[in-house]
Amino acid sequence: MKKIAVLGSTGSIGTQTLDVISRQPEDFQVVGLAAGNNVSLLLEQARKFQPQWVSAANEALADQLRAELPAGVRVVSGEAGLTEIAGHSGADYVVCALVGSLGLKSTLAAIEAGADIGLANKESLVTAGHLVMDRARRKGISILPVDSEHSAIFQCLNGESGKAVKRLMITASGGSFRNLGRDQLQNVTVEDALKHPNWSMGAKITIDSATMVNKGLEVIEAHWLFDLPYDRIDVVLHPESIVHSMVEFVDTSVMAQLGNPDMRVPIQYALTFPERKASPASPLDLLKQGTLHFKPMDFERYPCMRMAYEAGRAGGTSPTVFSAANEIAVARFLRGEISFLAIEEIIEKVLSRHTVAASPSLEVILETDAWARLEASAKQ
Ligand SMILES: NC(=O)C1=CN([C@@H]2O[C@H](COP(=O)(O)OP(=O)(O)OC[C@H]3O[C@@H](n4cnc5c(N)ncnc54)[C@H](OP(=O)(O)O)[C@@H]3O)[C@@H](O)[C@H]2O)C=CC1
Ligand SMILES: CC(=O)[C@@H](O)[C@H](O)COP(=O)(O)O
Ligand SMILES: [Mn+2]
Repeated sequence: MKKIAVLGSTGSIGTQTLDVISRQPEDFQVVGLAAGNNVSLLLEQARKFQPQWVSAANEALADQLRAELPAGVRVVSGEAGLTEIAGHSGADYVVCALVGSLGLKSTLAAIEAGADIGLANKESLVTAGHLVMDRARRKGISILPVDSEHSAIFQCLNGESGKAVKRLMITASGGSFRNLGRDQLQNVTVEDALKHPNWSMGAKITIDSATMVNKGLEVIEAHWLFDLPYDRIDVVLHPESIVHSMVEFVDTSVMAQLGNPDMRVPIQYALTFPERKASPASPLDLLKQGTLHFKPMDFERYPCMRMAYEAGRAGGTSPTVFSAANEIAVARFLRGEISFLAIEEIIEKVLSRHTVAASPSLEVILETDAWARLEASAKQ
């Protein structure tokens, strides 16, 4: 039985993780749940799964939980609460489903504690991939991809080494505005941006999908997870989100992983690997599906894709700036403070003001993250 902690349990990935777990009670014991502000859902989850550790965004919310939960439950809060649950709840497997670079310290704490990780929180790999992968390697723990594209690549690779791989092809839906040209993006609304064509996800990643920042983050995530240079990681537009990604091998064979868009499949595979179990997802019927489409990435239409490759290739603190500036810009867009197109303008401006530091320590990454957030918060 795996002892599991879920960080970000009230979010899109967190709730689907608990759904997967609840269907296999004999295989999993939930020992920790961590969330932010949604204490009513967190309380419901805590009553159902009875973890020994629970964390909320702040002490006031933690007090609400303490009043409702049995005295034996350790209720903690804030960033320290997240790292405590990751590192001290006794979990041997931690699902990192927090959103943003907030997830970094708890990912590192889980590694330090020797827990395997189901990683959804791509921003922690983007901002500090060298530290995360190096520490995971030294501790001998596994980082299992939850992100659908990386799960697909992981499944296609099936243990084959980098030498056998010619390139990865990460698929991209094109996001909520894929049928609009750049000249039609001027006045698009938050409401429309949140309508992803194929997936139901948290707000931040849905906006990232519309700007193509999500795919940029995923290219950098793939670079770290699969140890491949950027010129062997391509992105292909695929509007149906049925092929979740592909690997081309040196002998010209191409392996692809297909399925209806349902995150419970990659989440479950990360939890049960190397076993496969039956899933509640609806089976893919390719005969009904009929046709699948593929187009080359359009770097003019999606400038964030270009910026992501540039940031990834520049390395060092550059991906930290790309990701942190984007987080602030997306939050501002969601609050109605800036336009959709201002997101990419802010990222570009903050990147242009940054002097890249090579091989940054954790302290330098955190300082750079704070700097980029401040810069991205400045009035347009
Ligand atoms: N959703 C999806 O299908 C996919 C998501 N991902 C990645 O997974 C990660 C999670 O995404 P998603 O589930 O969509 O995000 P959501 O916004 O749906 O969920 C985020 C979770 O993080 C918690 N959280 C936010 N801020 C804090 C905080 N300050 N302290 C503690 N907890 C906090 C939220 O808690 P609360 O709500 O209680 O405030 C919530 O549980 C992201 O990195 C995303 O890119 C990757 C592939 C697919
Ligand atoms: C489900 C998932 O993994 C998301 O990252 C998804 O891929 C977003 O879709 P696009 O970024 O391709 O629009
Ligand atoms: Mn993805």
